[in-house]
Amino acid sequence: FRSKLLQALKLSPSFSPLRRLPLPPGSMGWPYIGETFQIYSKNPIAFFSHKQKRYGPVFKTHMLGCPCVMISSPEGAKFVLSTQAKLFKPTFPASKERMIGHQAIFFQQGPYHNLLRRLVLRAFSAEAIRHKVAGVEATAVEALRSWDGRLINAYQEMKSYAFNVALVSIFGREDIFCTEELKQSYYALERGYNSMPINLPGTLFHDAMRSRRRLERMLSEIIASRRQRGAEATDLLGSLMDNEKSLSDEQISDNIIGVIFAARDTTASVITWLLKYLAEDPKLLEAVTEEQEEIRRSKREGEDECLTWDDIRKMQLTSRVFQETLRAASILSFTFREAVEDVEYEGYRIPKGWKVMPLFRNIHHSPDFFPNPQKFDPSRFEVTPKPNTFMPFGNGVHSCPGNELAKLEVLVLFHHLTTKYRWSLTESKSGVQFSPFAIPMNGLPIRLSLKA
Ligand code: HEM
Repeated sequence: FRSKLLQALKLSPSFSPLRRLPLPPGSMGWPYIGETFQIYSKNPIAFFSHKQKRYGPVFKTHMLGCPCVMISSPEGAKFVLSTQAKLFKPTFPASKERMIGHQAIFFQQGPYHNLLRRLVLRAFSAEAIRHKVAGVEATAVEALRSWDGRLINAYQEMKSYAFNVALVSIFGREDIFCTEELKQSYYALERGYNSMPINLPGTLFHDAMRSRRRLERMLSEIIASRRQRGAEATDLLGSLMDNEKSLSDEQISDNIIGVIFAARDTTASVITWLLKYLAEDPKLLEAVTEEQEEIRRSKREGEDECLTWDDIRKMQLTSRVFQETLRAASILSFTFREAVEDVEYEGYRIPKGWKVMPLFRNIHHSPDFFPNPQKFDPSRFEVTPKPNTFMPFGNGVHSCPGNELAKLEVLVLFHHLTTKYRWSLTESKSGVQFSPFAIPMNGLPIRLSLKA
């Protein structure tokens, strides 16, 4: 009908009634390279704030070969990620999609995405996660024991902890007969995530793709063994296997690799920031320790010593410290979408094919929503933030299904950490590094040991 109408009006199929609208303000930089250099050579945070001050909450730029519109208002983020999500599809570099697997949840829209989301949420909802407390606690206790008395790179060690928690929540505690091999293959795959996509022997990308095939073979064996025993939806693997649509091994593998990818660096960077913020604020650390000591004192010797879901829910102050860390560090400064057609927003045209980036960090650091935003102040979360102003886990159809697990693994770790261990920062140098998530400089080397 549209093409007939266009013919009748003698308009070209590329005609869009929105053409009359102006593009958002902003500058596109140099031909092709755009402003990529300014964004990546400087601190991207400074770049976004500078642009927002100059042009307001909607502005255009050009980076990595793509024209982009950046949006730094809560309403704009909601428009793109939630209310008009169908007009904006998720978009990733093709090489990343190849490494994670084309059928993983991140890259989907429509019915297949809905199915995956239901299955992933079934495994990671609060209702499912409450049964994972013991598994996460055993992983945390083991990790802390291995760091005792050592100088560690906090970020690297927290990546290892987050990986082990991800395995517990994906496979339960029995299926992982090849943990070490799985780990080595995943780590090799990860080394290629941000490499140049050149698939020639000797390149990081080539090694990563080879490791991915190895990983896929291991996952197929695990799936086959689970199939023999009968899959139950008590963990992610069970949930992906036990559903009316019978996902293929490839679909299951892509989503397992995808979940590890989503779970690992994110949680590790947040824990690393938390270690830093608490070490820099002895009074706050004391208050958190007291909250955790009280939970410990309330337990009887022996069986009751393990943490329960009720204990987790009592960790109110520690939860607020976690929330404030998510806000202050804003480890995901922004996310990417792509306009699937010309879209009108606030009187501007966002052309089809342009990238659209909601800027989480700018919203989290706006004094309009978080007074004195540079101050680390968990008490601000005693009051619920205004709608769409606090989005560390995104918003809408692609928002993070792993938020409950992330919170659980942080709270459990800090329970044991504050009640039994002490840690100190060993570098005076402060600053932020992008890896690609924001992390403290040099991954935050710390010394950790049992309390006397
Ligand atoms: C503190 C740690 C974490 C943070 C800050 C975080 C943040 C986010 C954000 C902002 C998104 C949305 C991205 C977008 O809209 O483009 C997202 C998506 C996602 N996250 Fe997380 N995440 C964390 C931990 C986890 C964990 C532990 C898991 C796994 C259990 C997980 C699994 C996922 C998945 C599968 C998606 C994609 C959902 C979809 O496309 O429908 N995340 N995460």
